[in-house]
Amino acid sequence: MTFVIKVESLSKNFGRVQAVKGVSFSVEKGEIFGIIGPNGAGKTTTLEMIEGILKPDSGSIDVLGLTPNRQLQQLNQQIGVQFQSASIQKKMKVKEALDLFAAFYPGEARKAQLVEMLGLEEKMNVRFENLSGGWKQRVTLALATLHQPEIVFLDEPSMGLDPHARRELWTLIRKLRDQGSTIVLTTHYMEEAEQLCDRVAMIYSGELRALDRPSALLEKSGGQLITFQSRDIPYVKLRSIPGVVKVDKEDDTFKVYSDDLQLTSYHIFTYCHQENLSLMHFQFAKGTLEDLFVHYLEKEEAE
Ligand SMILES: Nc1ncnc2c1ncn2[C@@H]1O[C@H](COP(=O)(O)OP(=O)(O)OP(=O)(O)O)[C@@H](O)[C@H]1O
Repeated sequence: MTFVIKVESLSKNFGRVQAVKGVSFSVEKGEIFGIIGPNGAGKTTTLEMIEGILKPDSGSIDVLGLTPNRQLQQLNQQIGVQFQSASIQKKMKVKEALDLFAAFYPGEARKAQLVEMLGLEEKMNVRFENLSGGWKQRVTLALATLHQPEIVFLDEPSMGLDPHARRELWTLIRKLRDQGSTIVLTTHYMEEAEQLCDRVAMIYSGELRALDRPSALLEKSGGQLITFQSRDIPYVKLRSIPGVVKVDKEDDTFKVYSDDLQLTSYHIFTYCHQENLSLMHFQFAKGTLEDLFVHYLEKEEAE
């Protein structure tokens, strides 16, 4: 297994705020690696230290054999960082932005290839300010990858995009990966992490809480639940049933999270039978990363 990034015991404070606290992980060549967590978790700070923009207070970072904040120039030839849309001149046309960035690199062939892959041809003469959010993301993705970087860094790439544009962006990111780039992105959209990322590092309060494939995280964490509809069962009763970790209720629909599905099901059915209560559409369901995330956060608040 080849690692392109290795981060060890990374920490960063801003005054009294401990933004990142002793985080360690590695990124494998060719994967789409997600850094996930809620607002203020420390995702951007972690990413910017790896990109060499911020200097860590302690810990070490190795990106393609380089130390980012000390060898930034060499690093920048091998990595691509997606700019925020706001940092591109509003009046600049797509073609002009591509030409400007391409002038930094010997990348003419790559420009044509990217224009085709990202479907930019029809927008070449449109000014940046007149592009929709989805198109702006395509252009900034092209600008970040003109020089065929080994690693592409994307900070919240689908922020503000509608679901359709988000899915299109995922397809483009997968294409970039298939062409040989490693992708590191941050997101707070759990669906994005599940659908797009090969592995995720879950960060909050500046600490690494989980690191694995999204599916493995769900399996390990008992991210399984029972769903059913009932008008009769009291919410409080469900909370007290053996194995139950959490109960969500919306109208008549219950979601019961359990660390022992069989035991919990048995007790729910026994209770309904004894009390003569009705229960409909009972089924086992797979939890999402979102559920898992909420579960972690609630556990933390309770401690
Ligand atoms: N330049 C800074 N000066 C002071 N505090 C900062 C600075 N940058 C980040 N922080 C603080 O560090 C913590 C982590 O912020 P960071 O931006 O890394 O989180 P994030 O997970 O990327 O969240 P978001 O999605 O909201 O950007 C937050 O408490 C934030 O307020």
